Amino acid sequence: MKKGVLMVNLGSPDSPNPKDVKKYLDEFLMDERVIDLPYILRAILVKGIVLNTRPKKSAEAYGKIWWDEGSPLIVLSERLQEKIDAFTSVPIALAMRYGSMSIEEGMQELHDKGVDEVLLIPLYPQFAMATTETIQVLAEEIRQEKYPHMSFTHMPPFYNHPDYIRVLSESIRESLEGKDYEHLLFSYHGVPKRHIRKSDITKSHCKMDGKCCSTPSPAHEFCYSHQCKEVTRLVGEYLEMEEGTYSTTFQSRLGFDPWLTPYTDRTIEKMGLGGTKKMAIATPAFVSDCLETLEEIAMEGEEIFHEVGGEEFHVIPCLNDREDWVKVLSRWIDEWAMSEVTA
Ligand SMILES: C=CC1=C(C)c2cc3[nH]c(cc4nc(cc5[nH]c(cc1n2)c(C)c5CCC(=O)O)C(CCC(=O)O)=C4C)c(C)c3C=C
Ligand SMILES: [Fe+2]
Ligand SMILES: [Fe+2]
Repeated sequence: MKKGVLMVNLGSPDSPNPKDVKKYLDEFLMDERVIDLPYILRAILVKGIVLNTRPKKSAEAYGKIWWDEGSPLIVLSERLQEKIDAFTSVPIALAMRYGSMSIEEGMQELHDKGVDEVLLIPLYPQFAMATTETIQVLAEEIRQEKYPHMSFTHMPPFYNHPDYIRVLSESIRESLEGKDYEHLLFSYHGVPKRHIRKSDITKSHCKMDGKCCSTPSPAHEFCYSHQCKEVTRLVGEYLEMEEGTYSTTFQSRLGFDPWLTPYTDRTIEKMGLGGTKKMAIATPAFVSDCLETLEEIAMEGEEIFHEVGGEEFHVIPCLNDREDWVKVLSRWIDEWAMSEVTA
């Protein structure tokens, strides 16, 4: 058996042009684990409404953050892969769940290198139906159909892994060194509350009452809300932050369903109106900077804060291709590659 790794991130459009953005959003939003409506309703909503309006607005946003080399999310994921490649002898393929660089191409690349035992790493610290699960399901479908001789080991979400908490905390410490701030916001990508309930394996734990996420339960293995709050708690503990000087919010809501609260944009506004002059913001649902961090937080978020009297808005970069993060991922991969028994 030859071992290899498939790292998977979300993906981006091929360019910031509305046509490419529309194609990408079509694939993304028609995923039943992202917009979890029955097919007909999803098609009416996505193809009939969202794709007629959203691509233009999204394309403008992508245009503001696009790099000469391409999408920041893709370029940063490639840099991460290249650096890990230099640290480990295990073949590493990089794929995206949507758009170019498909999971199928990634599996073919590993297949061509003779790999038949694959460690699948969704590049998300927390589990969500719309991230980890959709990657695992699609990869498994492709495996069954095209590469039945291959086997997968699924890397679990690493939100509470001490190595991850350490590099994330150190990245925050470094980024804020010498900077003054009154409050540190941990802003995570939101999901509809319904998604959290759907993923509750106990079917009885998740109450969205502000307490369930801190009450021990097997449901937490698949609870995005719990896992986000745990990251905040563990980083706060690691950095010995004072209670009340940091908090969790959720960004990027879409549509009219109730999503996880409190919302990032409203919290930034409230803080500015409440007299906070200097704030910092970290985005630990993303391992690579992307549209949601570079535009929604660093541009829109800062604008909101300044409009309501805020003065300093410090945005902490994602882990991207930081040396300590590369080393941690490489070590996890090597440990798996050296283990004899795989799931
Ligand atoms: C970090 C995890 C993510 C979750 C959970 C997630 C859920 C989710 N997202 C949408 C809709 C959109 N997301 C968009 C961009 C986007 N989303 C994530 C990550 C998560 N999404 C990333 C990393 C990005 C940026 C991609 C990039 O190219 O940089 C977009 C497109 C942009 C826009 O128009 O706002 C949409 C739309 C839903 C409905 C959802 C549901 C659970
Ligand atoms: Fe998203
Ligand atoms: Fe909960």
